[in-house]
Amino acid sequence: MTDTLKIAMAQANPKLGDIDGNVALAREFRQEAEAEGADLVVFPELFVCGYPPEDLVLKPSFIRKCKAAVDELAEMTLDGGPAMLMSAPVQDGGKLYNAVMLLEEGRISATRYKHNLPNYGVFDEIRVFEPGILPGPISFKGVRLGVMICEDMWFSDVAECLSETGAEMLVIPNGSPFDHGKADARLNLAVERVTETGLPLMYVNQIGGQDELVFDGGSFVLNADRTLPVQMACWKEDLLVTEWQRGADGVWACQSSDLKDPGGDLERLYHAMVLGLKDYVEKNRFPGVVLGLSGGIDSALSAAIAVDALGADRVHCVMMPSKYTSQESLDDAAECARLLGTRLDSVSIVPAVDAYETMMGPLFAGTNADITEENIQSRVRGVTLMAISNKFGKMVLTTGNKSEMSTGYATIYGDMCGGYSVLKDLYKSTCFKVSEWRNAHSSPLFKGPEGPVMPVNVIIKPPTAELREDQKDEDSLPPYEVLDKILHGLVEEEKSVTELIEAGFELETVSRIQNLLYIAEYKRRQAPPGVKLSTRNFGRDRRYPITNGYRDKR
Ligand SMILES: Nc1ncnc2c1ncn2[C@@H]1O[C@H](COP(=O)(O)OP(=O)(O)OC[C@H]2O[C@@H]([n+]3cccc(C(=O)O)c3)[C@H](O)[C@@H]2O)[C@@H](O)[C@H]1O
Ligand SMILES: Nc1ncnc2c1ncn2[C@@H]1O[C@H](COP(=O)(O)OP(=O)(O)OP(=O)(O)O)[C@@H](O)[C@H]1O
Ligand SMILES: NC(=O)CC[C@H](N)C(=O)O
Repeated sequence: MTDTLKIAMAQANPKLGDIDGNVALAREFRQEAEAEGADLVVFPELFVCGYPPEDLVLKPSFIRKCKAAVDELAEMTLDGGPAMLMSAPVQDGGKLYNAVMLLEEGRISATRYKHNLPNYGVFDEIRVFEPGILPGPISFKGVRLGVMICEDMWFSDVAECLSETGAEMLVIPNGSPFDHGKADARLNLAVERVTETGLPLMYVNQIGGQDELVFDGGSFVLNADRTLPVQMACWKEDLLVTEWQRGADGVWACQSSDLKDPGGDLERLYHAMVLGLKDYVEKNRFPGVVLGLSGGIDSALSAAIAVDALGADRVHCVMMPSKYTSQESLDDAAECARLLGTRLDSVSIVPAVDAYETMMGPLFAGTNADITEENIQSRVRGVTLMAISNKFGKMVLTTGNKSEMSTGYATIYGDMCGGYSVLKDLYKSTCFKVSEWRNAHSSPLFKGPEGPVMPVNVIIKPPTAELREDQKDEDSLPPYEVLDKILHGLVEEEKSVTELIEAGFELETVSRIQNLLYIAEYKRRQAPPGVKLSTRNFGRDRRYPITNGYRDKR
């Protein structure tokens, strides 16, 4: 039995499904941990295959490949270097489990299964995994480690069982995706488990983007006295070797001291979008992104995020003026591209719009110009961007925000066209705040310039789609401060129309917004994915029917 341990926290970024790549990454982390004298390296949840693997785990060959990878990693530990707490899907008795294994001395010396399977919001684990029985501790160098997996920390039962069966510390591999309130929620739950059990706790989370999810890392350690000796940085891969000592009272304490600032709310939102986009582009092997830069705030903010994620040389901006495009928009787009250092091309859509007018003339004879002609402009821009994408390989970045996605204020197959939509879960009023934050701040993790990246005029001028003369967003929608509060009530809080009226909003406005929200469901189902930032993203968090006769009345 030992009274000291060195445990490495591997806050790593696996690529989902790239089992060989993840094994190689584990090897690198372990080598670094070995150089620092670690006894044990703790990896995040399902590290071997990446999290969440979704229905990939239903493929028997995938599970066999995971098993072979775990065997390979176990064999690695024959070299006398650090042991590993490694997570992978495991088939046992015809059932599939979300498992964590201790790999030491060339073998799998212990296996434990996740007991609480999350099955809400973005999580679907009951669909693919069986819940494990309540676990007992794993003995490592004579120390009884209370190992539990992610959601197991969100309830008392597993920690209680581990403590009653002699665990000396709680060690938790996680695949916990970001939302704006998640860091506080995790820490509060960890404090609860420490308070209930009197045991110290190590929380190891992954980082990186996976489709709509982004994992922020932010791994930490809590001592039994509820102090926080270790808080790892968010948004970047890191390995931290922590030193542990058993006290005279038998209680283990982390001796290391390393506290990184997790950042404020706007900072976190911005980082989440940068990392979500970066990993989507890089893990899907795009050389970069192309987007329409209109001189408006949404495309300017999307471009800034793209530059911070990928670097200016991988971001291609295109201004596509029509006869309604103002000189102000042309100037703002040019200044934005200059501040960001990106390429900006100009492709006029006038010839294509005129061609449509000629083509459709006979069929539309006798009708008035309306939304049809407005949408043609948006669709011509979509075709233009897709052509550039096809020719040069860069992915089209879509620029719609959550207010627009909620109300259908975007043209399907027009400005909704593209591969990834970075503002999709950010209400317009927050877009303004995040833009101001980025103009005043930077980070060593950003690849863009340090100073302001968007012209101030882009942030302060009234939003317009410029699809007809003198158009303003507020002609069609309530002011964004009002709209976004109503939407937050309807989407995030599932409030009734009556509750919103009691909160001071007008019946007519709330009913109209509710209707827009419901009838835009078909657009959202066909929209590109985008990074989840809220507790209720339009993706897996909120699954509403398209055909929906329900309308909440006062
Ligand atoms: N339930 C359903 N299932 C399947 N398809 C359905 C459908 N309901 C309508 N549709 C189809 O959708 C069409 C209507 O949708 P769509 O063609 O998009 O047209 P629509 O939603 O009528 O108009 C687009 C709106 O977005 C605004 N916009 C456009 C571009 C940029 C911006 C901006 O500021 O960012 C705003 C524009 O001012 C306008 O208010 C229908 O003609 C029909 O074909
Ligand atoms: N003139 C244009 N040149 C290039 N892209 C354009 C142009 N007009 C629209 N787009 C593309 O279509 C998207 C939606 O258009 P829209 O003008 O409504 O949004 P925005 O200008 O980004 O922001 P805002 O909603 O504040 O005006 C833009 O973000 C942009 O990608
Ligand atoms: N992987 C998991 O079990 C994640 C669920 C957990 N509630 C979280 O978001 O942190």
